[in-house]
Amino acid sequence: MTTSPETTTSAPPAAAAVAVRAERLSKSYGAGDAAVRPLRELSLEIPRARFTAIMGPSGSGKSTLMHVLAGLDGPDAGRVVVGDVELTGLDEKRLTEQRRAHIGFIFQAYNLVPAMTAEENILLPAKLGRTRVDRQTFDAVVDRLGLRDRLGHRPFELSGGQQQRVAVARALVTRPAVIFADEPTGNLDHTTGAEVLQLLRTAVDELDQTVIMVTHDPGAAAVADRTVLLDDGRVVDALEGQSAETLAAALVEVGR
Ligand SMILES: Nc1ncnc2c1ncn2[C@@H]1O[C@H](COP(=O)(O)OP(=O)(O)OP(=O)(O)O)[C@@H](O)[C@H]1O
Repeated sequence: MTTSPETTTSAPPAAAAVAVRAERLSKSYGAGDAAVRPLRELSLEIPRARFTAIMGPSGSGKSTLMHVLAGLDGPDAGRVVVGDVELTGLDEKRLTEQRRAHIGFIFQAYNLVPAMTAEENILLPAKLGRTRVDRQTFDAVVDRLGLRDRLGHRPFELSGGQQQRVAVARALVTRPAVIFADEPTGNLDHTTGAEVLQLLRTAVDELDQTVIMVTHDPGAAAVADRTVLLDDGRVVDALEGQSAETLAAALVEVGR
């Protein structure tokens, strides 16, 4: 009996199981000898409702990848699909709508509005996207992040770590389908860093959100379900649910 090719090849994951799909992404800066290529035909699938960490040596393209996946920067070539919408090719207006409706960001430059209080900053994306923030969610996030007594302060009155926590709260309160976090614990003490990771974990486990987090810390990556390793603009490995020690060892290997 002959079998059709469809039954002999393994089926790709169902579209609904993939939150973000990157296909052959390329990006370069500069030209000639000075050209840098942070993304080199990089392809990646981020599963839905799971916590994915991205690690790799400095300069391997992690932040560039996050910006491109989140639709904040365009690739030179390749496609990005978030949910069932291809971001690459959308005009700026539709891209902004997609980001507001489905994506949350926690980036290294916190991008807080200086003239607004912490509370106003946290609620800004919801206001812009005309989405309602559930009071219970707001209270839970603010209390978990220890921001209750800082809500009336402006960013310049907050420490770096407090500003980072405001940025984390801002990304969480609208419950976006996909959260991109670039070093979300980078500026935080161990206890607050652990709270942030726990909030991201809860977002995945209890609210079915998808989290994609860049980190240099194997301990933080160990909280994720899966860690993707980048080197020189490419995916070189993906590890499922590993310990901090295993991830640290894998990272050393990549850096060799
Ligand atoms: N706007 C830019 N203009 C020129 N070069 C850039 C720009 N953004 C990034 N690069 C270069 O692209 C490469 C990848 O940078 P990227 O920030 O994505 O790496 P990374 O893995 O996040 O690094 P790190 O871990 O140090 O934050 C680096 O060599 C960087 O200098």
